[in-house]
Order: sequence, then C-alpha cells, then structure tokens
Amino acid sequence: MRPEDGEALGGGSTGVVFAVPSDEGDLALKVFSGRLYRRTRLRLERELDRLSAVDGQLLVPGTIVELADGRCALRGELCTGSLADLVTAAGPLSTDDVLVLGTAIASTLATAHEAGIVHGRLTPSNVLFRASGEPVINDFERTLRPVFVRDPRHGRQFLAPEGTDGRSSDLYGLGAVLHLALTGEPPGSRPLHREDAPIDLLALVENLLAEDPASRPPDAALVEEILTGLQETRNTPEVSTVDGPVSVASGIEGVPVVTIEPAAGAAPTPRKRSVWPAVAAGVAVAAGFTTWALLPGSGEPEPRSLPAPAPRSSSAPPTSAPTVKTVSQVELAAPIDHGSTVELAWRAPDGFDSAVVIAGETGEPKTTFVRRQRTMNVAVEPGRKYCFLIQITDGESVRESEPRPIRGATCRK
Ligand SMILES: Nc1ncnc2c1ncn2[C@@H]1O[C@H](COP(=O)(O)OP(=O)(O)OP(=O)(O)O)[C@@H](O)[C@H]1O
Repeated sequence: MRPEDGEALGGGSTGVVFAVPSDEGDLALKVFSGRLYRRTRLRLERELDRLSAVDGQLLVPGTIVELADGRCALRGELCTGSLADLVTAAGPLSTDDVLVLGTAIASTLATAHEAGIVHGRLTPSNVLFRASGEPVINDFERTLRPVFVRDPRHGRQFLAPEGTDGRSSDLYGLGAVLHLALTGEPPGSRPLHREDAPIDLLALVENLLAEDPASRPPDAALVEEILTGLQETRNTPEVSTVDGPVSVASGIEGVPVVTIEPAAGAAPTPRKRSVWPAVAAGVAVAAGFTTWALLPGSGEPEPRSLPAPAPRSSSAPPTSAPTVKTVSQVELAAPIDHGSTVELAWRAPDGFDSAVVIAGETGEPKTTFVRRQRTMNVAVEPGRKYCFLIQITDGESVRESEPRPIRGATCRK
C-alpha cells in the first residue's frame, strides 16, 4: 500500500496521516517520518498492547504495518477530524457540547491514569471525533516522542508548565482543550469569560489550568464527576429560587461575633467597612446556627434552591440591620475539594467587594474579606464537612450567593 493512494490529512511530529481506502472501509495511516529501529518497534508494539487493554475512549492505532517503500506506518481507525479543525471551521462549541466533550475526555483520562498511563500532550489536534460524533483521544503512545522530536514550541499553549510526565499535566491539557472549545482561543491570552456558560464550568477550567499542579483538581475522576453533575443540572428543569430579602437577623442577639480577617493589604474603604462587619456577623450567625446551617451527617443531597426566607423573630434587631439578598449576581461555583484545601471561585459584578463565609461542622463560621478577588484557596480539615457562601457589597447593599457544601454537608437557610 502506498500512502499516495490516500488523502493526506495532516502532519505531526511522527509523520503524516493519510485517509486510505481499504476493503474494511476507510482507515487512517500514519506514516512515520523516519526509520523505526527494531528495538523502538518492539517497545511501540508493547505500548500499543497496553493501550489497547485500556477500556476508554482512546483512539488506539491498530497495528504497525510496512509500506512498499520500506517505511513503517500505524494503521487504525479513521476519524472525521479534530477539535482543532472543528473550532477553526465553526468557532467555539455550545456549552452543552463542551460539557459532553469534557466529560468524555475526563472519563478517558481517569481510566488511563488508573492503568498507569499518562498522555502528557493532550492538545485540540489530539482530540478527534468519530463519525458518530463521539470524541476520542489520539496519540497516547509516548514511545515515538523522543524518536521523532518536534519543535518544542508546537502546541506549547496547551502543555502544562511543569512538563508532560505527571497525571496533572493531563488535567492541564484538559483545561486547555476546554478553554479552546469554550472561547475559540488557547489559554493565556485573556481571562476566561463566556456569558452563557455556567460559572461552575468556567471555574473548573480555570482550576484545571492552575500553574501549580497541586492546585489543580486531584484527579480526572473528580473532574468527570463535576462535569457529569453540571450536565445533569442543565438537563433538570429549573426550580424556583429565592430572590428577595432574607433575614439574617433572627437570633443575632447574644451570639458571639465571628472573627473577621481582612485580606492583607486589601482593606475595604471606610464606606464599605461600615457595611461588612454587621453583615458578616449576621451571616456568621446564620451560617452556624440560624439562617443557613451546616447539618453534618444528614446525608441529604444539596438542596437545589433555597427554602423560603425565615420570618423575622421578635428578637430581630432594628430595621437598620443590613438586608442580605440572594441574587443571581453572585454565584459560587461548586467547591473543588483537595483534601486539606478547597478551591472556591465565584462570579460577581465589577465594583463589588467579596467576603467568604466558611462554616464547618464545629466551631464558629469564619468570614474572610478578599475584596476584588474572585477565587480563594481555603484551608480545611480533611474528612470534615463544610459549607461556603460568598457575600458581596458595593458599600451600600449586600448580596450573597447560595451556600455550597462539600463532603455531603447539607447547607440551608
Ligand atoms: N485517526 C485519524 N483520523 C482522522 N484524522 C486524523 C487521525 N489521526 C490524525 N489525524 C489528523 O492528522 C493530523 C496530524 O495528526 P498527528 O497525530 O500526526 O499530529 P498532531 O496531533 O497534529 O501533532 P503531534 O502528534 O505532533 O502532537 C491531526 O491534527 C488530525 O487532524
């Protein structure tokens, strides 16, 4: 068989890929750009065996074949194109498609990682689509990388800063691929922004792209779980949400005031200072005891909406007490649990300062001012349940997000 009999689809570090007709239908033929020595070939065969044993959406090139001119090639399944081609031709994907794509890739990575296999160079040109539309990951085999060396700048925007060996380099690659799918651009050029995408998805992608591998999600299985959850949420009909005043007042009296820790070098302006402490105290009360509470061990699923606001009790403070609204303007993404730390990310309008309220199973809730930050890494005790909530203020009014749990905690108002 001569590669010239087929149509060239593209070239990479290892060679040129052709679509070739065969009795079994069209196939992909990757013709190596150089000679394959016997030892390399044996190693490649062993690697292909290992890859074919992995039960996931890996595109495993079937077999090594020899061409009439003596060159070697990999013959395998032909796909319709790559994510890179698709985005170039049609622009960013819909949010739903990004979720499906991300879930499929995360699932494949989880399976591969469990089998001890790391891709290390997950780029949009290595994400291919079958005729059915199903995404698959290509180019898992690593044996040939040091043999056919590519320009180190190739695909660099998609590669993890620390290198290509660890599992977390694949998580970075996944983040980079999803960044392109969401925005049409590789990461790095601008802050990730897409109005119609759920904040949880944007926060997850940002987290996957963390410079420090230890700050990324701990494993691909968790990423798959988060993305699956996001898909389910989008497929579930909306339930009503509270968008009115929520009392934070009842029970304030007699309850100790929480610790307030202004972010270093980021003290709110005096005008804002007059709002925050009161509200923080109110929410802290709510977080631990009255208005929204952590109910450890209940095992109930996280409520999808907030129950009706608590009625003001007779012990409510004067009407000058700040009113806190739960509005869509401040949205906390699902926290990403790293064991001893938790990554929080939220969306809030420009010009608002933020405070993070952390309620644990024991002890008083804690409020930390983070001013214009929209992400925070929170230290937590491994194994304990927590709820988190974000408050924002422009100095006059205060709004808060819905609370978000980790480890099966139930947070409610
Ligand atoms: N099995 C396949 N079916 C359809 N198209 C393919 C297949 N394999 C590769 N291609 C196309 O050929 C191009 C070159 O693929 P190849 O794997 O050689 O290089 P790359 O992925 O672009 O770069 P590198 O392997 O150096 O990271 C891909 O971008 C893709 O568009």
